[in-house]
Amino acid sequence: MPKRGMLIVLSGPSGVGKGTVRKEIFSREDNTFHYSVSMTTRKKRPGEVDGKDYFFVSKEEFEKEIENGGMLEYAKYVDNYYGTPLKYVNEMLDQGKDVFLEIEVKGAMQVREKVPDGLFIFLTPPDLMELRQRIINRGTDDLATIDKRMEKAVGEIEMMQNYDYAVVNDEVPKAAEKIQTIIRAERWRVKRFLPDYKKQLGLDDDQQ
Ligand SMILES: Nc1ncnc2c1ncn2[C@@H]1O[C@H](COP(=O)(O)OP(=O)(O)OP(=O)(O)O)[C@@H](O)[C@H]1O
Ligand SMILES: Nc1nc2c(ncn2[C@@H]2O[C@H](COP(=O)(O)O)[C@@H](O)[C@H]2O)c(=O)[nH]1
Repeated sequence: MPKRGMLIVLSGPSGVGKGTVRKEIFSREDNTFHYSVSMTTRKKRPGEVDGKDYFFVSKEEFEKEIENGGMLEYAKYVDNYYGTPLKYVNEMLDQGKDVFLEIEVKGAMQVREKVPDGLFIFLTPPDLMELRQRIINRGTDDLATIDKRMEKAVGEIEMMQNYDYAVVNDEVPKAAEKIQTIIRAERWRVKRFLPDYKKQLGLDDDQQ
C-alpha cells in the first residue's frame, strides 16, 4: 500500500492572495499537488467555473452533505457555507498523493483536529490597508461585503499563531517560492526523522 500523502492547508484572510499564490505554485512544472475543490453556497462570480473554482450548491444541498458526513470541514463565512468534500481528499491521500486545501481559518482548525500531521501555512498581507486594496482591486465584492470581510480579517490574522508557518504575500512569486520551500523541508524532515523516532519508540508502520 502506498504511504499516505501529505495534507497541505493554505489559509489566511479573504483577499490576501491565497488563490493567486496557489495558481502560481500549480503552474510550475515541478508541481505534484492535487487541489481539493471546495463546495460553497456563494453565488458564482463572473468567470468562475463549477467544479473547477468551487462546487456551487444550494444551502439545502450543502446541509444535506453535512448531515451525511460528507465534509472534512466546513464554516459559515459572510452569510454563506464553504467546505471541503471529504471523499476526494481521502481518496487522494490513500493513493499517496499530496492534497492542497485553500480555506479560511475556522475550517483549517477543524482540519487540524482531524489531521494533526497536516502542514498548516498561514498567508498574511503586508498590512490591512493593502488587504483592503486587494479586495477592492479584485472587483468582486460590494463595499458592504468588503467591510464584512475586513472585519473578519482582523480576527483571522490573530489565528496565525495556530499555524506551523506564516508567509507574507508581498510578491506572488516570492510567496509561492517560500511555500514550496517549506513543503520541501517538511517532506524531508518527515522522511528523514520520522523513521528514526519510530525505531526509537519501537513502533512500526502498522502501529502508527
Ligand atoms: N502579492 C500581491 N500583490 C498585489 N496583489 C495581489 C497579490 N496577491 C494577490 N493579489 C491580488 O489580490 C486580489 C485577491 O487575490 P485572491 O483572489 O487570490 O485572494 P484570496 O486570498 O484567494 O481570496 P479569497 O479567500 O476571498 O478567495 C486579486 O485581485 C489578486 O490579483
Ligand atoms: N472553511 C472553508 N473555507 C473556504 C473553503 N473554500 C474557500 N474558503 C474560504 O472562504 C472565504 C471566502 O471565499 P470567496 O471565494 O467567497 O472569496 C475565503 O477565505 C476562502 O479561502 C472551504 O472549503 N472551507
